[in-house]
Amino acid sequence: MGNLLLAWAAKEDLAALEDPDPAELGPTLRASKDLAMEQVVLLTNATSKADLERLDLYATWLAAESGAKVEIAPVTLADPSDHVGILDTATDCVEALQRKDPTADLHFLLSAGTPAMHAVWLLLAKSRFHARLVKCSIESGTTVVDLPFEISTDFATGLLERSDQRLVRLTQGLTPNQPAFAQIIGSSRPMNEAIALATRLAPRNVPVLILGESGTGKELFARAIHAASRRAEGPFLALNCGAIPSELIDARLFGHAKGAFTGATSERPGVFEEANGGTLLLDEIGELPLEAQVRLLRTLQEGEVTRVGEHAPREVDVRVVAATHVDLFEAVDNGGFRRDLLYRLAVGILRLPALRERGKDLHELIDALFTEVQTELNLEPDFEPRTLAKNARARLVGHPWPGNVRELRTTLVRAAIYASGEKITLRDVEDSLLPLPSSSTSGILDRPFNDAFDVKELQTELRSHYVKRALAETNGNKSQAAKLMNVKPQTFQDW
Ligand SMILES: Nc1ncnc2c1ncn2[C@@H]1O[C@H](COP(=O)(O)OP(=O)(O)OP(=O)(O)O)[C@@H](O)[C@H]1O
Repeated sequence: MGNLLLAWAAKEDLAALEDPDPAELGPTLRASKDLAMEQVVLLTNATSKADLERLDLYATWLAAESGAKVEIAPVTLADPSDHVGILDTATDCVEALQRKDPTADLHFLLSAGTPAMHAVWLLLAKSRFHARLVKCSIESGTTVVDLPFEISTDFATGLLERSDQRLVRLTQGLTPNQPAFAQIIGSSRPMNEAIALATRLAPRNVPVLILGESGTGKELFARAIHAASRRAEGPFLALNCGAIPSELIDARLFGHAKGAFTGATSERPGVFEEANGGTLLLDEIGELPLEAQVRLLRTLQEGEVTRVGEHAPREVDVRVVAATHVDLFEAVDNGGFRRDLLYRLAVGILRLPALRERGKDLHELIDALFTEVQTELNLEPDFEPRTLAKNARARLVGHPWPGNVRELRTTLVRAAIYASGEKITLRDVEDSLLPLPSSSTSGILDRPFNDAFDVKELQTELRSHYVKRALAETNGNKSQAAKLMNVKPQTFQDW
């Protein structure tokens, strides 16, 4: 509930309490007032009675001046410059607070404590927790620090590469360009990152959560991860959790005994048993009912399943890859998905980019899928292979593809079938394109004039769409992207 500030108790804070100048607030009180904190947690490694008494006095003053609820969190920290010790204590403290109040808006104060403490706040806010970083000084007041990067996507690949010697050993013997990933088309920066991360995750026997819009290749990646793992010889099974009636979910996952329910005329193993020794893709995991989530968690923890209608558990050895197009982290906040299950599944997290974020990949995909589709259709009687007219290709390149690669592929199949001449024409392509959903960016010209209409927001949406496209097209090079958009580099940077 509400804004929560975590701060290391600083000398400057205690000094402010004793300063006769009423304008001298110290960083914690200043930030608490400016950002209307409802709760402040002061971390301290003070041990002496005198220090703790002073801190108590400070906490009472802070609460009175800011209106926030103030709590002192004593921690054991042998050395305030030891990053590892600080990381462990700060993580424990934030986790404990989150357990008490999962909806709190976390803020970490950068202006109090040692440089090692600042570094740890930064690391935590950019990786493990969703938190804002706050800085304050007498000169510039309180500011929320905006750092436009994500450790998981921008650095994780590099970090894994450097630090994981064990992984290097495991991947030895596997060629650097994993054949398992060869059929995944795309060399844009986001795609290269996804493939690099998947290649590194594949040999580890850990669950992987694949996030991405429909048709972005989640199943394709799951199969490649399986093929590049030590389980490649074992089975690969995919189960769409959203396509099974809720009363049959348990039986499908864990199997059932004969007569366990109406219609169970014989005993049957579930997908966990069928995938034993291999990999199980649980697609649309967000659709799994809460009760089934509890049983899935138990299976993952204990490595055994109990068939419906039986009592004795059976051991299973299955690597689970889960996939979803919904924001599971938001689903957790809304109570639709269990947090403990999410943490269990999301050991490796793979985010697949939407096609519109993949820049030049679209050209590669059109060429490769066009050839693939023609080869497949060529097996049918009376099919004549065709070429793609230039303006038809340009039309495909200009489309926003809300259904991603799957939609592109099926559009190419339709166009190849509709075409009657030697070439697939612009008209054939237009006839093959599905109508765009009204919420997509291209519907930007047709928004109704209602309470939600906000022309400024539309401008921002449009701009951000082109900024993303320009960055994807230039592999993240901002000055080239600025040139593409015909704006000054500084303007582009500001956007
Ligand atoms: N990068 C890619 N290279 C080649 N083909 C791709 C790529 N991405 C997706 N495809 C193809 O697009 C189609 C859809 O892919 P896939 O089924 O893996 O998507 P998905 O994300 O699992 O979709 P959904 O969420 O709807 O289940 C498949 O035919 C797949 O082979």
